[in-house]
Amino acid sequence: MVKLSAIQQEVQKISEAIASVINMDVIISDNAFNKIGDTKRHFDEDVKYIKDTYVIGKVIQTGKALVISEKEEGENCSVCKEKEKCNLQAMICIPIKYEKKTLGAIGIIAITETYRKTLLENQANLIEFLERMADLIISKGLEQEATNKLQIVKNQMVSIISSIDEGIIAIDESGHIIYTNTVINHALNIMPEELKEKTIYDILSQSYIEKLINEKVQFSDIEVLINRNRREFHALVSSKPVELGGKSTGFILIFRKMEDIYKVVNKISLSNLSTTFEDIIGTSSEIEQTKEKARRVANSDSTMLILGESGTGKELFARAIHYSSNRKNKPFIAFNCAAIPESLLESELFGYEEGAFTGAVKGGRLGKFQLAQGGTIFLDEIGDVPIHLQTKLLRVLQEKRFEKIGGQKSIALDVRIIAATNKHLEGMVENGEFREDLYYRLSVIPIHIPPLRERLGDIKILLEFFLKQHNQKLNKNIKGFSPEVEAVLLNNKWKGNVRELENVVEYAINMETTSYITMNSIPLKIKNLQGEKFSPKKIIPIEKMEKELIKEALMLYGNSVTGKNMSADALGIGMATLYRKIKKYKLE
Ligand SMILES: Nc1ncnc2c1ncn2[C@@H]1O[C@H](COP(=O)(O)OP(=O)(O)OP(=O)(O)O)[C@@H](O)[C@H]1O
Repeated sequence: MVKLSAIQQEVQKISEAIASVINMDVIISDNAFNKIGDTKRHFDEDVKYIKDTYVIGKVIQTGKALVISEKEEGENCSVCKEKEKCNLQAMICIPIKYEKKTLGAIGIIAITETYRKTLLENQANLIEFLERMADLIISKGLEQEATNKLQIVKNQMVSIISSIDEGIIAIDESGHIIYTNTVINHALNIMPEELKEKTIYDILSQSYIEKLINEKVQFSDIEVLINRNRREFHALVSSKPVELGGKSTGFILIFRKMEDIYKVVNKISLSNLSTTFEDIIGTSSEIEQTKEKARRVANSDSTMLILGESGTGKELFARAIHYSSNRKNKPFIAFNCAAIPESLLESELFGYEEGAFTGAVKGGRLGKFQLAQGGTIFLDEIGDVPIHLQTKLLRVLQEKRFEKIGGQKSIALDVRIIAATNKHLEGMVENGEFREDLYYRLSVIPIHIPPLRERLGDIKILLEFFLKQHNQKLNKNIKGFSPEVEAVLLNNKWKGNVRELENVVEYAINMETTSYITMNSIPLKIKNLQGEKFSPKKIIPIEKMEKELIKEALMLYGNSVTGKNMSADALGIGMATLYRKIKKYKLE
């Protein structure tokens, strides 16, 4: 709502301007009876507050204009107690209105007979003039109201911008800094007043800033490392245009702190795949010893080399080591050196600056080493790293620093390295395919994961584990493996180790239509390996044999009453005996 008291100074000036034009006295009041303009000649003493008995007070109350032509006889003055002190001879007073509301009143007063005459003779013109003045006062009030609102919005914006975690620099279209928030002031160790006299080129002089200002080319998530006043600010910067009526009036630069980005990476990698040694299934002494060794060295920062055939659980071990170490709240980044074309390996590992090579993404890119800062990097298939990159890797391991491709600055590396391979690295060293010095650097702590064929005792427990896991995943309720299947799976030569075994169980659960995994749902590849040859030659106890035969019959004919009847027939026993044995062997 427009408040005239907020523009008292302007109103006073207007009252003086009116008085000098018409050479009469002027008084202006707001609707709370506060005098906001007065030329002070009409009264013997200074009027502080407008009373409702005054002419102007009445106009405010009624919202209607009044013309007093004679003080003595006029009905409006005869009751006034202050009549004696008042020099008024005649008066024109009109309300100041906005949207049908009276916001105040404005009056002109003649204090001599001559002026009285002039006032009355020019009544119509003077009323019109006063109405124009009232409009002027209203427009001043509206202006002030808009300015107040703008100031409030500005204050709110500043409070919001100062409370966010991102650094903000606002620049005009030629690059002059017009605003910086507290994050930036703190990160650059500088007072806001100092920055306001500078241009953005004093902070960032890269080509993307020039392009932004000269060609209005936006950018996003460019990595910057700013060193100022003994402080280092590492962030990703993006630009946003500020437009007015479709025209650019400047830009906002938003800086996201690198440490916050690492935190996000960390959160994502942590929430998804946190692994403990308990997640490594197996009770054989071989796996138990390996787990024990890994547990002991988990907290060390030394480089580790995990050796083992494909699918033995090398990555699982690396994860369990990381999540048992004191780096567990920092990122675990797994990287398969064989899964990326040789030409991209280096940039994937170390990242690159914008324009480092043809095809480089605008703004450059973070490498895996940088994403793993503070945590662990798992370099799988390390044997597939080409020789030239082995040299760079060795230097990084020795110096604990690295540069991005095309980058000038060297970045300190705080990452634990766990490498893994299923290749015979020593043989590769002998053949000159793998650098000997790198091999020794990597294998400070070697860990060998035994293949499944060396720990046959773990197969059964792994089968049960994967059955439960994939039952849950696929929303199935398969109760177990038929004896024939179990024998085939226990005797299989698992070339692909645990991964292959897991895949077979997952496949079988998908295919199986009864409540036990039967030979029908075992992949052909496994069946063919065993084929006709399979016949359990082992002597087993009669009771076990009986249990298995009943189990198989029930699987074949089903658990319904008819199924049980058929099973009893096929087994050559009566129904009562079958029920007794089902209960005895807990087959339901
Ligand atoms: N002991 C284990 N207990 C439970 N799951 C296991 C075990 N070993 C391996 N796995 C599972 O087998 C699969 C393969 O494991 P992982 O990827 O760790 O093997 P890897 O040796 O790193 O394989 P590659 O050499 O192909 O990289 C994963 O799904 C993993 O969870």
